[in-house]
Amino acid sequence: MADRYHILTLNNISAQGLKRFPGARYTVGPHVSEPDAILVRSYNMLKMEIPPSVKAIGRAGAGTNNIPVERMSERGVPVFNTPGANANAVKELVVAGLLMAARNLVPAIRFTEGLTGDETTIHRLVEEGKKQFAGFELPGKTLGVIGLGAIGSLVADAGIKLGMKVIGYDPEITVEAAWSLPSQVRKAHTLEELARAADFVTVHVPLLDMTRNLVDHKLIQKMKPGVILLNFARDSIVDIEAVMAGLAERRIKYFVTDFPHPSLLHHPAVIALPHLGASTQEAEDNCAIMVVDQIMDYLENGNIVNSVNFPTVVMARESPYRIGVANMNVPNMVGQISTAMARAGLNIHNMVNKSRGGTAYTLVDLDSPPPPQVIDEIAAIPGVLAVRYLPAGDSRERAD
Ligand SMILES: NC(=O)C1=CN([C@@H]2O[C@H](COP(=O)(O)OP(=O)(O)OC[C@H]3O[C@@H](n4cnc5c(N)ncnc54)[C@H](O)[C@@H]3O)[C@@H](O)[C@H]2O)C=CC1
Ligand SMILES: O=C(O)CCC(=O)C(=O)O
Repeated sequence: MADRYHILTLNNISAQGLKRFPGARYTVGPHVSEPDAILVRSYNMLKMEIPPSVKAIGRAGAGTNNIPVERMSERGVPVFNTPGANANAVKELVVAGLLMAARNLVPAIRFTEGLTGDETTIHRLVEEGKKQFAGFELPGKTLGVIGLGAIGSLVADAGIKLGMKVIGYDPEITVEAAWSLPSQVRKAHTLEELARAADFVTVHVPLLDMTRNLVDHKLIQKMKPGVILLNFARDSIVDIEAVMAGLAERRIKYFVTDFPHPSLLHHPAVIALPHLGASTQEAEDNCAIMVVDQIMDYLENGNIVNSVNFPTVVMARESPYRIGVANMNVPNMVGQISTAMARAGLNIHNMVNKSRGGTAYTLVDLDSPPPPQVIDEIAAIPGVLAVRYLPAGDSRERAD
């Protein structure tokens, strides 16, 4: 139970989100000590000492590869993200990437910026020079989309609307994403099938052990000569050495990336952006609003929505006396938790228990306030990772 919640921000989080924390109950900022929760965007938390006071981490965005998710699971701390909240922003930048590459816009702009002379001279240089930047149009070209989640499915849809053929690969596509895909999107059964078919290959998978170097030398060698490769997902998903080799032999015409790498920074066929995918006012507001609401609901009610390491657990309040327990997903946890409550004479009003992988989460509403020793008893059960008493706003007393 907290009288006042403390929220540490590790990056700039949109004020549209932060202002949702009621000032009377929340202290929020970059210098907060003993935080109950941390809000983050791309700040690298992997080597950070995370204070024991932390009960939740909220990523205002999609990727959680900058957060020690496994370490947090072991501590019973859910990590939240905001699926889809910045997907449109990334999709628009991918469309810009397709056009920048197809129309040679970056070298063309560099050329124009280098011109000097009077109006007549510039006119002549423009008309003489433009032929070197002649490009091609998108309709009829094939766009290969690797990963058809929130972003990939919007990119696929945009490709179809631009008149492109679209081939997509995602062996774990969700039913929701599959429904949102235009029927014209062709399913690739393997990455190689997609690589062989596509004039553009764009990557939209999370960075996981399994996706590290997903686009490697072998896959690039299967791509069409002159392919345009786009990476708006994460740097390590695409093997940079392999890209350099692909650029050197001109198999890759352009590499468009949101993750600049020192060895490719000034390469004429690399269009590098400073991780701009989600940098729109709209996306920043959407992500912040979503993550703040999720964190508040978890801190105050124990509900879990959009966690990457915990099951979704939402229970409407029917009693003001609630306990939330994070535990290892092993047999007889619910039995031991409810026995501890019964021993203290507590009647369970409502209860939900769900698991995800090695982690489980239990919410229990009681008919009367729990004595503090029950919380301690539950915390001492082997396999219990974290326990919180979550009384409703005006019921913060415990039975002693
Ligand atoms: N450049 C930027 O600013 C941004 C980058 N991102 C990156 O984009 C990634 C994707 O974002 P969302 O689409 O929102 O996530 P999402 O979770 O909605 O979609 C990811 C999709 O990738 C699929 N997938 C996973 N492993 C795969 C594999 N080996 N092969 C093919 N598909 C695979 C999943 O099944 C899922 O459908 C994020 O994890 C993040 O790293 C996200 C937002 C902004
Ligand atoms: O917050 C940002 O600007 C980065 C967004 C991002 O990469 C993500 O949501 O995965």
